[in-house]
Amino acid sequence: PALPDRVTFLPEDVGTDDCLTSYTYIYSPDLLKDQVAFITGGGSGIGLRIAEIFMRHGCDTIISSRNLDKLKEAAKKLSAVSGRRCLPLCVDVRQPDSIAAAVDEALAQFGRIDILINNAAGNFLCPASALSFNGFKTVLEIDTLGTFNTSKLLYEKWFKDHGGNIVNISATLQYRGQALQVHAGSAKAANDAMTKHLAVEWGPNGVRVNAVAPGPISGTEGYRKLGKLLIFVHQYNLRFFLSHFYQIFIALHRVCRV
Ligand SMILES: CC/C=C\C/C=C\C/C=C\C/C=C\C/C=C\C/C=C\C=C\C(=O)SCCNC(=O)CCNC(=O)[C@H](O)C(C)(C)COP(=O)(O)OP(=O)(O)OC[C@H]1O[C@@H](n2cnc3c(N)ncnc32)[C@H](O)[C@@H]1OP(=O)(O)O
Ligand SMILES: NC(=O)C1=CN([C@@H]2O[C@H](COP(=O)(O)OP(=O)(O)OC[C@H]3O[C@@H](n4cnc5c(N)ncnc54)[C@H](OP(=O)(O)O)[C@@H]3O)[C@@H](O)[C@H]2O)C=CC1
Repeated sequence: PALPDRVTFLPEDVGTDDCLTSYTYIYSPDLLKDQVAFITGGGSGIGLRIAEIFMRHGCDTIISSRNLDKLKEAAKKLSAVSGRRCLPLCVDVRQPDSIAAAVDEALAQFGRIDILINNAAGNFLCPASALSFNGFKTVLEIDTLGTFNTSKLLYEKWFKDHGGNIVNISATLQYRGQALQVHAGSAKAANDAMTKHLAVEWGPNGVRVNAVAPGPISGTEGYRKLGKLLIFVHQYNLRFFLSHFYQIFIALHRVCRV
């Protein structure tokens, strides 16, 4: 059957880190004209797509993560499709000094930052019983401490005196307790709480703090496939099979990692 009109307005589903081949504007193309967004993990997956859509609406961006070569390539593509500036900067969100240097550089080049997207994260599938102490800690450090570090530095260096918007990219794993995800779910639950605390404390300074939770079929290729499989399993009520799958996965995890 023909799709309803509103569905045909959705952007095409590009499953790679390429830019969209076409774009239909739902909002005014000038919605973010001359604003500046600092996007952690903006060189791939969801962060890259956020950068692209923002830039197509007139925003300049700073994309930051650990792999500078990947960021430079992404920045070139993003500027080519949008005609806006994109500054790639090397940051490890676990290292406050690297964030501080990037924020200083961004302010020197753009003179302002209006939006922070806390998107950088680390994840892998692992049963709690097989997860090392350092594995759990690493994901908490990237997702939760990384979100706090970046928010605090941007607040101190710009938002406190000028206001701004912080958007934390969350998840849905933590709502019901997804298997193999105790590390990522715990981190995102903490981030959801952090979002509310910071919104209350920084609201009076004109800083809006929100969280959005992508469904499990967005982002990088591997997770998209996994998410589709998961939806299929739930749609056809194959939960019996799923519980056995987890047991098989836990056994397999002893010999190889995912
Ligand atoms: C029929 C069957 C049907 C259905 C489906 C079946 C199953 C579905 C089950 C669950 C599905 C659940 C979810 C999927 C749906 C949606 C996804 C939701 C959220 C998605 C979030 C994301 O996508 S976040 C972004 C993901 N991207 C990245 O992670 C990129 C960046 N990643 C990294 O840099 C690394 O992976 C890192 C996170 C490990 C960090 O790197 P680094 O700092 O270099 O750390 P290391 O030194 O490498 O490692 C630190 C410790 O962590 C341990 N570790 C690392 N990898 C693994 C692994 N794969 N498994 C276990 N442990 C791991 C490592 O050993 C270190 O610990 P030590 O103790 O050894 O020191
Ligand atoms: N994919 C999905 O289905 C879902 C994703 N999410 C969330 O969406 C967000 C984006 O995920 P997705 O696009 O899928 O994954 P990606 O792996 O594509 O993006 C994660 C990004 O974070 C960067 N990053 C990782 N560690 C660090 C670090 N220590 N410091 C700075 N940057 C870092 C990576 O770049 P580099 O390696 O260069 O550092 C990468 O660009 C995450 O917050 C994730 O939890 C939520 C629900 C579902």
